[in-house]
Amino acid sequence: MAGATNADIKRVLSIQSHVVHGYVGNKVATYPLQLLGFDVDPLNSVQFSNHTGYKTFKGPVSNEKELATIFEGLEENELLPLYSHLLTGYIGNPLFLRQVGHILKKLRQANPGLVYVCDPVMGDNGQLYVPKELLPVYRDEIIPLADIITPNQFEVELLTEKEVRSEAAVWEAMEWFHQRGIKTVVISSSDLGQPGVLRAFLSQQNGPRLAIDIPKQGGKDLVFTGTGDLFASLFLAHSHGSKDIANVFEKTIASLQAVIKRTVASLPNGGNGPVKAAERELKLVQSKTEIEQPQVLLKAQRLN
Ligand SMILES: Nc1ncnc2c1ncn2[C@@H]1O[C@H](COP(=O)(O)OP(=O)(O)O)[C@@H](O)[C@H]1O
Ligand SMILES: Cc1ncc(COP(=O)(O)O)c(CN)c1O
Repeated sequence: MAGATNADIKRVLSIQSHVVHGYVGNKVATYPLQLLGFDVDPLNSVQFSNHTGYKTFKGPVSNEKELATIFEGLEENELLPLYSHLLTGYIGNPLFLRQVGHILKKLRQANPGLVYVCDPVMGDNGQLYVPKELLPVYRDEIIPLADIITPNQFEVELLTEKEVRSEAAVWEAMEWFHQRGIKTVVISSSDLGQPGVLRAFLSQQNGPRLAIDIPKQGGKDLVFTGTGDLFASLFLAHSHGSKDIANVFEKTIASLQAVIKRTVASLPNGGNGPVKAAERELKLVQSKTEIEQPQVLLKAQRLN
C-alpha cells in the first residue's frame, strides 16, 4: 500500500468526543469533512449524553487501553497508510492523550506525509473543562508533534504560561509555538478588549501573519459550543493541497459565520435574553450549501 501521496488521499482519523445529542467533537466535525470530500474515521474519546452547558452530562470516558486496542485493529488490518490526516479534539484523560502520541508516530511511519491537526481542547473563557493533568501532556508531548494547531486564547495562555491580552502578546505566543516546530498556528478567536469583535489570528513559520475581525453575533452573553471543533475540521479540509493560507482562513471563518447566523436566526429574540443549551445547538446540517461553497465576506488582513 506504500506509495500513495497525500495529494491522492483524503482520509481523516478523527479522535474527539461523541455526544448523543448536539454538535461538538466528532458530531460536528464529521459532516463538514465529508461534504468537503474527506472520508472520516471517527474514534470517540468519550461518549456523553450531551456537551457542557446543559444541567448535567453523563457517559463513559475511554481509557488508553481501549484506544490502543482499537488502533491495534486498524494496524493489523494494514489500514494505517490510508490516513492523510490525524485530527484530535476533546480528550478527557491524560493517559489517553499520551497514547495519541504513540499512535501518531505509527501513522507517520505508515505515511510520512501525514498531517496532524491538533485542537488542544482544554477550556474557554478562563474555565477548564478537562482534568488539569492534560495540560503538561499537551505542552510537552503532543503539541511539538503537530503540523497545525488551533487553540483558543485561553488555551494559548495555558500552554505558554503567559497572559495574552494584546496583539503583541499574540505574536509572542505564536513564536513560542513556532520554536517548538509547529508550522501553522491559528487562534480561532480572541477577545482583546474591542467590544463586539472577536479577532482570529494565523501565523505561519517563515510565512504570513494574518488576522480576521469577526463581528460578534447574537446577544452579549450568548455562547456557542462546538464552534472551535467546527473551525478545526473546516481548516483541515480547506488547507489540504492549498498554497493560499489566507483563503483557507477566510473560507473557514465564512462557513462558521453562516452556521452561526442560521443558529442565531432560529433563537427566540435573536439570542437576546435567556437561551437554553438545546436551543443554541449549531444549525449544522441545515448549512450544507455554506459549508460546500463558503462566501467570503470577512477578509484576512496581512500584518507582515
Ligand atoms: N458569538 C460569535 N459570533 C461570531 N462568530 C463566532 C462567535 N462565537 C464563535 N464564533 C466563530 O467560531 C470560531 C471559533 O471560536 P470559539 O468558539 O471562540 O473557539 P473555541 O471553541 O475554540 O473557544 C471563531 O473563529 C468564530 O468564527
Ligand atoms: C464533550 C465536548 N466536546 C467538545 C467540546 C468543545 O467545544 P468547542 O468546540 O466549543 O471548544 C465541548 C465543550 N465543552 C464538550 O463538552
